[in-house]
Amino acid sequence: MELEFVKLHGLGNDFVFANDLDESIDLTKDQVAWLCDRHFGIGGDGVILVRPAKAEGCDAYMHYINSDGTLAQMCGNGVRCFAKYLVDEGIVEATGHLVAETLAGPRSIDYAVDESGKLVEATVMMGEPILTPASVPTNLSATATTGFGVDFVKDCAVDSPWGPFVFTCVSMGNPHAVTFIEDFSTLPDELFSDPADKRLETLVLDKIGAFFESHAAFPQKTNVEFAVVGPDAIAMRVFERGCGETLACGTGACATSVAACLTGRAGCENDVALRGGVLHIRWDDDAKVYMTGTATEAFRGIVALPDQPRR
Ligand SMILES: N[C@@H](CCC[C@H](N)C(=O)O)C(=O)O
Repeated sequence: MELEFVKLHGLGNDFVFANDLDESIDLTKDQVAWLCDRHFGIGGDGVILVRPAKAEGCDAYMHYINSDGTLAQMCGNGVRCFAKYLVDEGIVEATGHLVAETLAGPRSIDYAVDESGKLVEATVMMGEPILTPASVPTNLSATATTGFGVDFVKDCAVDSPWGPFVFTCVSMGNPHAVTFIEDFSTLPDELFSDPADKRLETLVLDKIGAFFESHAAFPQKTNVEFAVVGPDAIAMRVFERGCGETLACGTGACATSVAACLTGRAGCENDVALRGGVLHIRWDDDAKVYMTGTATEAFRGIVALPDQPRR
C-alpha cells in the first residue's frame, strides 16, 4: 500500500500526517511503529490521520496515534499541525479560524498565515484542565483544594528507585504528572549524563520517565513532566506516554503551566521553554487554557507501507 504523507512538527514534536477523509486507512500497530521509526521509516513521535468530523461545528477529526500504536485523547503540538494541514492542503477555507474534533472534545483554533497563505502560528483553546484525581486519572489522593473548590493532587510524593519525586497531576484531556525540581544536587548521580553538572539539561529521562509513565499510581499511564520555574519562563522536559522523551509536548506545557499556577510557583500565564522551543500558555479567566505556538512542515512524500514491517 502506498501512503501519501506530510511530516509536520511543532517545536520538534513530529508527526506523520495522512489524509483519511475517506476513512480507508487502517494502520496496524507495527505499521505505525515503522512509520515513526527514525531509521527504517519516516520518523515521528506519532501518526495523525485527518478524518471527517462527526461532531457539529467541527471541521475535521484528529485521529492521533502514539509511535507505540496507542491512541491518545489529545495532542497539543499535533493539533496546531493538524490546523496547518487543513489550511495548507486547502481542506478548509483559510478564514483564520477552525475547530478540530479530538477524543478530548472540540478545540477551537485561531491562526495566522504567511504571505503565501500557509499557516505559521496558532492559538488553541485547549479546554479546562481536569484536576479531580479519578478523572486525571490517578490513584493518588487529593492533597489540596483549588480556590474554585476542586480537590487535586498537589506536590504528592511518589517513591522510585532513585528516591521520591513530588507530582502535581493535571489532565488536559490526556494525563500528566508534573514534578518541579528545585535542587538537582539531591538526585543520584546515575540520573545525569554528567554527574558533575547536575541540571535539567543533563537529566537522563529514559529510565525515570519510563518508571513513572507505567507506575501503578497512573491507571492509564501518564505523560511525565520535569520542570524548573525560572524568572522569565518555566523550563520543562517531557517523557511522553507511548513515545518516550520528545522535544516538546503541548498538552504537557499546558499541564505544567497550570500546575505551576496551582502550586503558587508562577502566575497563570507563562512561557514554557521546551527542548524544541517556547510555547506561550495562558490559563484564562474563562477557566480555559490557551496555547500559542508554531507549526512547521518538514517534508512530504509517498511511502510504500509494508504489510508486515520488519525492523
Ligand atoms: N505530544 C503531544 C501529546 C501526545 C499524546 C501523549 N503522548 C499521550 O499519550 O497522552 C502534545 O503535544 O500534547
